[in-house]
Amino acid sequence: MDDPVLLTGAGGRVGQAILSQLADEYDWRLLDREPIPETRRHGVPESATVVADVTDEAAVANAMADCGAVIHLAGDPRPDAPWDSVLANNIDGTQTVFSAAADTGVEKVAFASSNHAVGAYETDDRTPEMYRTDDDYRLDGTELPRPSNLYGVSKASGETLGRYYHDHTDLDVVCVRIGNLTEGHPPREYERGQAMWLSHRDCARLFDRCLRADYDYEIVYGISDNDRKYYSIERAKDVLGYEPVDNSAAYTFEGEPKDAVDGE
Ligand SMILES: NC(=O)C1=CN([C@@H]2O[C@H](COP(=O)(O)OP(=O)(O)OC[C@H]3O[C@@H](n4cnc5c(N)ncnc54)[C@H](O)[C@@H]3O)[C@@H](O)[C@H]2O)C=CC1
Ligand SMILES: O=C1O[C@H](COP(=O)(O)O)[C@@H](O)[C@H](O)[C@H]1O
Repeated sequence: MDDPVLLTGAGGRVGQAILSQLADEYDWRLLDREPIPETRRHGVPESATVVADVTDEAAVANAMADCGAVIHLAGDPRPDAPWDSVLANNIDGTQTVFSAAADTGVEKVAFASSNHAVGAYETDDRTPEMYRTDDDYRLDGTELPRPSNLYGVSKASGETLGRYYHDHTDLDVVCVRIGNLTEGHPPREYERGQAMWLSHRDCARLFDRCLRADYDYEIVYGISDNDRKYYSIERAKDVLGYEPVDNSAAYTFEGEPKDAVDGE
């Protein structure tokens, strides 16, 4: 991707995982409703940042001018977020981003969806076994949404907005159902979180592929190559060329690297 890339929600956790490793790889434009301090811009100049809400149509369209791609992360990430917040920040904001991308000639949008778009597959009769290594239950991205909460509904809505804009405009769209991003180690003492762990470096590797690969409309899971898993990453590997390097099995249940524990 030679053209500039707009990263919305750049100041947040996922944005930082991406920027901290890919700052030098692209001509970034950063958008966030909060000013992004220099320490979180990773060398991207302040002149390439926009402080704006993603529901602001004019500001979003301006920020996207000349961009070839968008990574859309901005939104309310709380699984227990109330409806008024997800309606404005996640659904309205995502529609604004897709619409502006289609209008301004952006080629592709990578949309940050979530495990919570499909959280209700985790039924009482499947859990906790499905979180474990020896269970072969897999979601692969072809299943219908089954949201765990209203936040998950907003993410399923974003995926459908992406489908709509892909089918009716020239936009290519990949929806990444992100698992649980943590830095340095998988979520501690949390089976479900360890099954859907996305390390910082795999997060950057995956979104890098979202910018470089050719696709039409895709839904993929965004997790590391964990031994424990109930999300297939085959589609992300096949279509995007995703090559994860981390695995929560390399850590103890408490989150310590096993090689460090073994070496004691
Ligand atoms: N962190 C995780 O493990 C996961 C994150 N996601 C999704 O990834 C995206 C980013 O999540 P995080 O980085 O964890 O959240 P975060 O809260 O750390 O970052 C979100 C960023 O978006 C900005 N923002 C929020 N609403 C905005 C609006 N209306 N206009 C402009 N900027 C706005 C915030 O100021 C913040 O900098 C979210 O869409 C979230 O739903 C999905 C699954 C897992
Ligand atoms: O979508 C998201 O999912 C992760 C994992 O969910 P959790 O219910 O296991 O915490 C969450 O940490 C993140 O904030 C959210 O945006």
